[in-house]
Amino acid sequence: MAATTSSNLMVTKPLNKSRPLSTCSLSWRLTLSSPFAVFPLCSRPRNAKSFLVVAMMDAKPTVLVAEKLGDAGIQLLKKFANVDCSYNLSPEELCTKISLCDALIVRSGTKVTREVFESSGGRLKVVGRAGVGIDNVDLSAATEHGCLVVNAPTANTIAAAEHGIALLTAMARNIAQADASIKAGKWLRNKYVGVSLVGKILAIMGFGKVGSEVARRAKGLGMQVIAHDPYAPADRASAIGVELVTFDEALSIADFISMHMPLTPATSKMFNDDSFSKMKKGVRIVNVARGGVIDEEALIRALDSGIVAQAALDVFIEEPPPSESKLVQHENVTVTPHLGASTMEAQEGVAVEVAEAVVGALKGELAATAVNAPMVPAEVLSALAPFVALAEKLGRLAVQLVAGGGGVKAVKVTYASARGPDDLDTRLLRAMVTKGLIEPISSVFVNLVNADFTAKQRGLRITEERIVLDGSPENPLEFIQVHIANVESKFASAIAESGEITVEGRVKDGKPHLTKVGSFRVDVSLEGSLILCRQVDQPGIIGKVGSILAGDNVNVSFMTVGRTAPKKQAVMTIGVDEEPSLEALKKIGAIPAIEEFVLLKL
Ligand SMILES: NC(=O)c1ccc[n+]([C@@H]2O[C@H](COP(=O)([O-])OP(=O)(O)OC[C@H]3O[C@@H](n4cnc5c(N)ncnc54)[C@H](O)[C@@H]3O)[C@@H](O)[C@H]2O)c1
Ligand SMILES: O=C(O)[C@H](O)COP(=O)(O)O
Repeated sequence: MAATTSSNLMVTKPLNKSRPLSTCSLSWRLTLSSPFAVFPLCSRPRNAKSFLVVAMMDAKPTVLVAEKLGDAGIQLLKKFANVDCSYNLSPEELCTKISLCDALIVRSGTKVTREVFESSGGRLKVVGRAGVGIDNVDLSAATEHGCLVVNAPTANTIAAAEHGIALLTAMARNIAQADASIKAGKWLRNKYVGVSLVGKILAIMGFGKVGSEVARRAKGLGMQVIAHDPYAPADRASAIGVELVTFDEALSIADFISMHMPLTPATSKMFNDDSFSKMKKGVRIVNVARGGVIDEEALIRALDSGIVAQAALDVFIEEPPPSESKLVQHENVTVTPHLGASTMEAQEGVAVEVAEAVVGALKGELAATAVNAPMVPAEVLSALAPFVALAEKLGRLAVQLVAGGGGVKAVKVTYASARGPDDLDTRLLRAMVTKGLIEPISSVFVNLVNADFTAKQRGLRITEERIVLDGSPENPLEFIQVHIANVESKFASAIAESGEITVEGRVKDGKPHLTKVGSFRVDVSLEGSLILCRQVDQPGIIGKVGSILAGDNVNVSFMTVGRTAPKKQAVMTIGVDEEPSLEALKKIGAIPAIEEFVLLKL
């Protein structure tokens, strides 16, 4: 990562070489009204300038709703955005439309592939999944494109659990088959003798939101419930009288098995020939999770061999399944067309849940239901807000101090806090430092979603260090330092004794301040632009610089001097509201006592 000279202005006096002075580059940014406007959760379009024009002509973002969404959600979206409800789009049509959309809302029926993100040309800021499962969204591609993915994780839990119980009971009593037969003019009382649930062992595979609600209900039916979930806390299970067991144990003792885990590479086809062979003969299977967790061919074999007596399936590897599907047509299989979340109540609930998350994300707020970004609780966010701004500005300053050539490869961020290490979530701060480091020297737009990915892609290693301070942990942080190793600096005084470019900042009166540059203590509010000068400490310098800037009509917001000792070297920091002209900067550089200086844009 090579620093360019276009983002700042620098003169190094000891070399006494006249270097070309370049003007600062403009940074394009969509300014939003939220306190996190400094960190909008959007990716910058490649042609950011033209986007800005579009944004000014039509301030409302556009949300594409690609699958049926509850009306309450649509109404909520319409208050904030232009809403395009286009259902049943082909993959090609979706890719074409997406370049005109800021947000996309889907259910499980739309595949949001890498091509979709690539086709968006950087405009797509958020994908909202009106439901839980996000296996139809390419999360890696979303993250790489800086696109936030949010879901609606809670509103359909009960609906899915109720559907699981409905399938369980319907299967045990052959409801679907008996219904079909009677409608076909038959009266088969002996054929459809069922099995009782009371006293039977039900294994819940995946003891999350839906799994635990199914467990509660099954206990009400008098079943003995066990569960397998490598990540579920045992106390949550024991609180509702459920024993957590191993995968093999669950398979070997269960009379009924109900799937409730997400579809991931680890759970894909986890119910296969091997696992069916470990099951109790005559076991009954319910799946309202995802078709892909079962190897469907293996299930057909297990049904045919009698290992599995019955299966009730709401979900399939391919949806809709082919009409000739042997599994769907199997007489011991009951099927529904992915109806788990399809109640009036759940659909209104997910619609509102996802619409709120999408609108919030478009406003630049951090979403509580983010799937590919850290979820930072609201109270933590408000406490960290001033440090969020500080972190970005320190990154921005530090990278502008790098002399071009070698590139920035290793950055260390130090957090000094009286809080215990577990009580300080630094992911947001690290992302902001990364944003500050990368944006001034590239065309990439960095946000919380893509910060770590972007840093890694650019070969930038960011490590973090904690200094645990004594004292009251009331403030989340005392100071933040950003250190860049193995680089030269345009402002030699920014190199600390460690040999690294070092800048330190604190929050004072709610505002970010720069408090150290290299080994020099300074104290300036981080706003506008900043001139750093190293000089031999002597009377009159402040006045000379001040009058040059005044002559250039540049308003000085502050001036401080940090020195090693009287009459020795000092670093003067000058905050300026306007950018000085090249002539003014040249005049400052020509003051004999000034050894080096740099203009930094915040
Ligand atoms: N059919 C429908 O319409 C419908 C509706 C809602 C949810 N779902 C699906 O149900 C599933 C569960 O949803 P949820 O809201 O309860 O999610 P959740 O995240 O609350 O629960 C999933 C649980 O699965 C566990 N898990 C992960 N890997 C596992 C593994 N290898 N073995 C066992 N457990 C594992 C997790 O620890 C977690 O506790 C998801 O697949 C979701 O997409 C389907
Ligand atoms: O994961 C989910 O939330 C369910 O499978 C519901 O999917 P749907 O929104 O397509 O009904």
